[in-house]
Amino acid sequence: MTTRAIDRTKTCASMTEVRAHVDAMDDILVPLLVERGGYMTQAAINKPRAALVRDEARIEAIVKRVRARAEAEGGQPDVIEAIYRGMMEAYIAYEHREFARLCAEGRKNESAQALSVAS
Ligand SMILES: O=C(O)C(=O)C[C@]1(C(=O)O)C=C[C@@H](O)C=C1
Repeated sequence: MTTRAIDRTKTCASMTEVRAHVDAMDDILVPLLVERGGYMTQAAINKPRAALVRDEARIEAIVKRVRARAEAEGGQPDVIEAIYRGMMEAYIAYEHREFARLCAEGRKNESAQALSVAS
């Protein structure tokens, strides 16, 4: 059986130790977030219209899924939900910028460009 994430947290005797562990976690998290961000570019490439960048049903499905995963890992579902909602807003804004960039570079078809201006 695999250990829960919460059970892998080390007991720390000082703030120096706490921060060393937090920095080590961030060194794992940031590359993953950058890689996840790359999929916003892929989404912008694959979505036909800018109006489809924000997908409420998908957002709610992700929130439901990550809350369950947080619970299983011994974490706080409300904290994970707040992180994910904030993170997805940032990614949605990025995906819009990527969609606009692709349009400006002539890499989206004309209907996508026209509708991206309207939305
Ligand atoms: O799944 C998509 O449609 C995406 O563009 C990705 C993503 C996400 O961050 O996971 C971003 C924007 C959408 O509102 C939903 C989800």
